[in-house]
Amino acid sequence: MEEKVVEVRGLKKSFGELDVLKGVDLDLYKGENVVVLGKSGTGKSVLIKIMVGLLTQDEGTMEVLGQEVSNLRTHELNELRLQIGFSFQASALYDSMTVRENLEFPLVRNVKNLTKGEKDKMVEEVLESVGLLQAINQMPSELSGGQRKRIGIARTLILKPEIMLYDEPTAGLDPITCSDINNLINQVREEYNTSSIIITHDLTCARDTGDRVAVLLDGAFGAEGQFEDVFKNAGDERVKSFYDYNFIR
Ligand SMILES: Nc1ncnc2c1ncn2[C@@H]1O[C@H](COP(=O)(O)OP(=O)(O)OP(=O)(O)O)[C@@H](O)[C@H]1O
Repeated sequence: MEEKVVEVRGLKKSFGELDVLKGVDLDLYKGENVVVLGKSGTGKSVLIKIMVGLLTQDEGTMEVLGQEVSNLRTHELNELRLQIGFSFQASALYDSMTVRENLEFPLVRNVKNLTKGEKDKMVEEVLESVGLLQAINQMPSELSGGQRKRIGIARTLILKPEIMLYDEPTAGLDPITCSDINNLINQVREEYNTSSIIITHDLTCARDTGDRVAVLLDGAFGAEGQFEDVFKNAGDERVKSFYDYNFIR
């Protein structure tokens, strides 16, 4: 039996009159990449925020690593968040710090009693994983958008999370760099045995990284499965148009 790391059932969330999530079900298994697609404003970020306890659902359950997130006390939530690496859309590096200092930052905040040697080793290892060891002493402003994205992913990975959440990992990048990032997402899964949720509008990214894709339509997942099955045999016009209006590389 495969181990489930996330189980979402009947999740509902409204803001006043606006019903955003109307009964979302989702499973994520150990070592799996699931891509969440959906038009702007369909509630992808709201779903992720409930997953990390930044918002609370109105109804339904959100179990992450066997725990109902909405029941957790603050210190339990903080523990859980250490298991979840959140790679933001803007890679959110500190511009005034070198790459090394950016990567040390989560270690200093979250791991006690590390020696300088241990810190150096962890920073170097993770930079090696994302192929940017040579950038260790550079400032973020000296790096390309794709390189900054890699460093952002490295900074998330340094705490060795169980689950990775990628928010639009390829947004604003050229097609070749997108392809590099897609490869990196797959490589991270192999190397770190992470389970990932990848939020994207980029269908090439969805095809190349997703074991499964799930399309959020009108507050619930309207189509779910392997990329080819979801899009090539789409019965739902909304899913079909999502494909037709995207340029697939
Ligand atoms: N804290 C909040 N208070 C009120 N409304 C909110 C809040 N958070 C999100 N919403 C609303 O919920 C809806 C879904 O927002 P969300 O950010 O999840 O969309 P999204 O699918 O992630 O969009 P995008 O692809 O553009 O990032 C939007 O209409 C948004 O205005």
